[in-house]
Formats: sequence, structure tokens, C-alpha cells
Amino acid sequence: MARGSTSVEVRRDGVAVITVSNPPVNALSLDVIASLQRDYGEALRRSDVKAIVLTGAKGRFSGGFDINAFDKKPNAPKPSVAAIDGVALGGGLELAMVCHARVSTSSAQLGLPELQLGIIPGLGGTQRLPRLVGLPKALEMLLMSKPLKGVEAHKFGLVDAVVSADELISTACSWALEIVEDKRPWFRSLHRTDRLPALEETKKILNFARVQAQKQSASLQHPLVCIDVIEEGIISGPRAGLMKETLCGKMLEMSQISKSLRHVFFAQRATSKIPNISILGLTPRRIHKVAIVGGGLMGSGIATALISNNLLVILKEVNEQFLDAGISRVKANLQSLVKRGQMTKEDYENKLSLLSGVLDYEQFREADVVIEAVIEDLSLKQKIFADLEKYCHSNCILATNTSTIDLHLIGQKTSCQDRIAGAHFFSPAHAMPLLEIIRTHRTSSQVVIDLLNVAKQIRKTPIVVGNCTGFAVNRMFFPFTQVAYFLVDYGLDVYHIDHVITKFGMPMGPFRLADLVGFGVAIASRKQYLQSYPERCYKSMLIQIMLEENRTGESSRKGFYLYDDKRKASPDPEMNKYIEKSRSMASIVQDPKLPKLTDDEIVEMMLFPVVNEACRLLDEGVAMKASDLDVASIMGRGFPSYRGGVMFWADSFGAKYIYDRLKDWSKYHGGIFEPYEYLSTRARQGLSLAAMADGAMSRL
Ligand SMILES: C[C@H](O)CC(=O)SCCNC(=O)CCNC(=O)[C@H](O)C(C)(C)COP(=O)(O)OP(=O)(O)OC[C@H]1O[C@@H](n2cnc3c(N)ncnc32)[C@H](O)[C@@H]1OP(=O)(O)O
Repeated sequence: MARGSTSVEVRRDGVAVITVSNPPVNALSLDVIASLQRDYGEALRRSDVKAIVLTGAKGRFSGGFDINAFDKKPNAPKPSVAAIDGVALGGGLELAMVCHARVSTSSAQLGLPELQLGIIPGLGGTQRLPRLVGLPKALEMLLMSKPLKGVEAHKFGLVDAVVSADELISTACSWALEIVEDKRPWFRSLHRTDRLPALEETKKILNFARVQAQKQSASLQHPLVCIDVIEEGIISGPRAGLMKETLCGKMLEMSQISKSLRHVFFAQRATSKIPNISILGLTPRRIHKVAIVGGGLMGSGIATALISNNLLVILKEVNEQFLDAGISRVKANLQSLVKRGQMTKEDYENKLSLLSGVLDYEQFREADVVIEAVIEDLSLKQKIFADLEKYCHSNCILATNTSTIDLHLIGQKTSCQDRIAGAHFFSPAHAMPLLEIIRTHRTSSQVVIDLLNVAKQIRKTPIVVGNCTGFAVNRMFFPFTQVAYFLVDYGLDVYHIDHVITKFGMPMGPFRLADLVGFGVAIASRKQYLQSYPERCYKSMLIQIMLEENRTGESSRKGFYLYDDKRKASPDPEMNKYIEKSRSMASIVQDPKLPKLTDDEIVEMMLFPVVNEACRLLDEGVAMKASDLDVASIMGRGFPSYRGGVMFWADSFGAKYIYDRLKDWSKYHGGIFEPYEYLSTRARQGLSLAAMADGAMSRL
């Protein structure tokens, strides 16, 4: 079946309007490009056609080249004008830039986000964009994958006129005819030079951009390739630039980084498709007001995320002092958005007016959803949920932000388990992009649909998972921390481990993370894992020993690192004292091989047990698909997206390699490395880890 097409309508005034139609985003599939070539060729041949207008169906110009079609593309005597509403991204904008003029609506979004996919623009975007908007703006748009709205695009010369959606086609048609009549210039963007800087200046700007790109991610080459291609076009001319764009583009399309980033694009969009729920055809109920119990770090972060996205919030605390502190935290979060230019001062006041603080449950009657965000104390949570059942209306969703405690236990003292679910935010809740939605086998499908909609409203990517200690994200990564402590007891250096992990691409190593989270939280969650999964826990005493000396992490300025006034972390030579004590208490038989591990071996030893745990999550049905765990690992734990997520990365080694390594380590070091059956089956059968097993249990 053809993936999309174009249609052509020749108007009485002699303008052929060609419309791209390929729902939902009018992506430029190979079929669309072939159809466009046919219609465009026909419009050029027909004597009754004087000019051409190019547009997209249903208020969307084009989402760009069809990302599915990467492995398989198309001087005219008649002028063409692009009529742009909605998105004109990637190949979509490149097509529009080939036209002799562009007219857009003010809400149109124009950008070249290809770098986010590990590639560079492939239809001349690297050459035309700098010639239209100038070099600095083009670099910003390309390197940060930052689109422009219609009005800004007009200001920078990317579009020639901004009109209302009603006038779009008629204005574009008049513009095209005026070009025919020489009332307006025939601009060929590829040959313009008026916005390009002189050579010296060009070099300066490009070198600065190279430094910035390296600072952003030293592991990524494609931003540097993009800069080289732009440079080639400015120094040697647009033809040479186009050739280099094509050659480099082909090479990048085939790179593992681009494959990984394309996988992440689709994986992210697949997380809200829940097979046995989507088929029910349920529509989400309107969520207007959310109540939050607890104004601590998490509660205030969740409140910030909700009011920033226009939901009304009631924040409850136990006394005035705690309530004031909670509201101050929300204010500080919003102020940091204002400081970073992500919110205006006026917006700050508007959003804050959506928040009200309370000390009792009276106003909870008006809430559509409650999110409990108190400390990880089961009996406290049980009491709160019993109270919530009394005060909230009978359709209200009762959600907990627990990161580890079993939901059945939390709801044990209620008789409304169908309305109980987990809404697990990641800290800082207003900034982290993931929302883990946990359902038990009693949670109703309607509640899941409603929470998926809340995630959309607050612009978070949801993953829906089953109920167990740690749920999917934290449970998948608990072996990572366990192995880190294990390696330290066996002779490895704390700071070296953190360095290796950040070099791999994670934002921080396990010890810097433990400092950030705080040792109290680390010990509480370790206790939960010890109870639930004792056979694969490593019982290190290190944190306990440090706590006894009042080292609690970043909040006390002393954890694995020392922190200055600006929260800058530096290694502490005193750490050796604690490590020695931990090693002697562990009374382990030293393995001479371990301290000599290479960096790659350290990464494997810390992350293959994560893959192993992810296999359990899939087999038990806690997670629905491997790609959900990829998204979870990237958005919840900062696993580098250019590696595609933990399971996609694992599949680049193959199940057998991972199995063999784990088996080998488990012989000497036991349960923590013992390969799980799901992994061994795939290793034997030569299957990928992403391929779901037929008999996998489902908790969803
Ligand atoms: C040669 C060129 O230089 C190379 C290119 O053009 S590469 C492509 C560059 N373009 C992009 O990167 C834009 C990618 N798309 C997006 O950012 C967003 O989809 C959008 C802003 C266009 C629309 O966002 P939104 O309305 O939230 O819808 P979203 O859920 O993302 O997408 C809707 C559907 O279209 C699909 N889709 C979106 N853009 C697509 C594309 N360029 N190719 C193929 N499918 C695409 C999505 O996978 C999704 O499919 P699903 O419903 O089966 O899950």
C-alpha cells in the first residue's frame, strides 16, 4: 500500500496548488516524493499553470522525511511558493526552502531537527538555512534542533509573510503570481550570499560552534560533521556543500548512533500504546484539579509540573511551617524557570495562582486525582489512603508517588483498590521527563487511561508498568548500584567507577548519585530490595559506616564527595578510611582479576546485571516491551539516548555474549550475576532480547 501521495488542483488564476497528504504528519515517504515529482513535473509542463504553491493537508505542512524510509530521494522555469501551517520540519522545511518564497501562519513551526536523529539534513538544509537566516541562527537551529515559530521565522527571513490560516493559500497564490509578473524577486535560496558572513568571521563562528558541540556531548560526531558540511558550502560554494551533505548524510544514516536515536524516536511514541487497554476505546475523563499530600522535594516538584501545565493544585502539609516550606519550594522551582527564560514573570504569577495550600482534607472533595508524596513509610501511607477514601469523591484516582513500596500494601486498608495506582515521578519532578504509571491487577483500565492523559497534559513521557518492589525503572537499575558497592569492596576506586560511567554517557556515576539522593533514601530503598530479592543483593556496609560518621550525602556537604558553597563535588582523601573498613567487614576473598578491569569491563560488569534484571521485568510482565525499558532507562536514569536505551544497547552485543559474561562472573561471585532464564533462552536460540517470549506472564 502506498504511504501517502500528493494531489494537485489548478486554480482559475493559473496557480497549481500541490498538497502533500500522508497522515498523521504528512511525512515525506518515498511514495510522497515520487508523487510530488510527478505533480511538480506536470505543473511545469502544463501551459495553463503559471506558478506553483506547495502545502500540506489538514493544517500540517510536513513532519519531514519519513523516518521509516531511511534505508531506501528526488530549476524550475516556474516559481513556487510554500504555504506553511502546522509543522514544517526536517525534509518538510527543506522542501519549503527550495521554493522561491514561503508564507506561513504565526503558529507554524519551522525547523531542522535531524541532528536529534543522529543525521544531518539531506535535502540541502545545511546549505539553504544559513543563506536564509544567517550563520549564527542556522547553527543554533541545527545544533539545538530548535524550531522557530512563524513570527520569529519571519523576523529572521525564513518566511516572507505571516498570515492567518484562512488567508494562507490565497496569499501564497498571489505571491507566486507576483513573482511571475516580476513584482517580487525570484529568490533561489541556494545562491544567496547576502546573509553569509565574511570568511574570517565564518571560521570564527564555526570554530566556536565546534567547541560548544563538543562541550554538549564529546561522544557525538554528527554535530561536527554538520558544521564541516556548512563550512564546505560557504568556502567552496553551494554545489560542493550539497555534495558533501549527500556523502556525509549517507554515512551518518548507517551509523549505530542514528539507528539508536531513530529507535528511541519510535520507542518514545509507543509507550502510551497499551495493547489490552487501547482496544477498549475508553476516553480519558477531564482532570481539572489535583491534590498532593506532602510538600517535600517530590510533592513540591510534582505541584510545579502540574501548575506549569495549567492544572489546579491543592497542596496538603501537616502544619503551617511545612506548608510554607513546600510552597516556597514551588516558588523557587518556578523562579528557576523564569531565570532560564522558560517562563515569563507574568506567567509566574498566573501559574502560582493555580496553587492553594491546605492543612486538612476538606478541599480534597473537589480533587479528580490525589497524588500522595510523603516519606517511604508504609503505615503512614496506609493511614493516608484510608483517609483519602473517606474524604475524596468516589471516582477520584488515588495515586502514590512511592518509588519502591508494593501498591497492594499501600491500599490494604481501603476497599477501593480499583482506583489506586502509582504515579512515580523522578526527581526533580518538574524537570525529569518520565512518569512511571503503575497498575496492579485491580487498577481499572479507566484509571490508566486517565493517568496517561495527565502525563500528556504535563508533557511527560509515560511508561505503564506492573506492581512489584521498585517497579520497572528503579528495579531495573538496583543491580547497577549493588555491583558498584561490590566492586569497591573488591578493590576498585569509587571515583574511577564514577568516571568510567560518566565517560560511558550517563550524567553521573553511582556514588555521585547516592550523594545527590541522600544516604537515608539509599538505605531505605536497599532495605526494600533486600527483603524482596535477597538472592541477588550484595550487602555492602559502606554507606552505613559513612552514616555513622554523619556523612549523609550532598545535603550535609559530605558524602562520597565533599561539596563547596556552589555544590561543586570534589573527591575526599578520607574516603579510604571508610572503604578499608567496609572491605574488612565484607571479609571477602580478593579476586586478583577485579582491580585490573578495563573501563569497558567495568561498564559491562555494572550494566549487564541491569540487562538481566530488565529480562526478568519483561518475563514477569512488569514491563510490556523492551522498548519501554529503553525509554525508561534514558528518561528515568539518564542512560545515553545515542546508545538507544539499555535493551537496544544490549542487543548490539547479543544475548549470548551477555549470558556468557554473566555466567562467568556468577561462578565466582554468585547470585548478583546469575543469568536469568529469559536471557539464557535467548542466548541458546540466538534471539534478540527485544523479541517477546510467547509465554511471558502479564501483570498488565
Ligand atoms: C532528508 C531529511 O533531511 C531528513 C528528515 O526529514 S528526518 C525527519 C525530520 N523530522 C523530524 O524529526 C520530526 C519528527 N516528528 C516530530 O517531531 C513530531 O512527530 C511532530 C512535531 C511532527 C508531531 O508531533 P505530535 O503531534 O506530538 O505527534 P507524534 O505522536 O510525535 O507523531 C504522530 C505519528 O506520526 C509519526 N511520525 C511523526 N513524524 C514522522 C516522520 N518524520 N516520519 C515517520 N513517522 C513520523 C509518529 O511516529 C507517530 O506515529 P504513531 O501514531 O504510529 O505513534
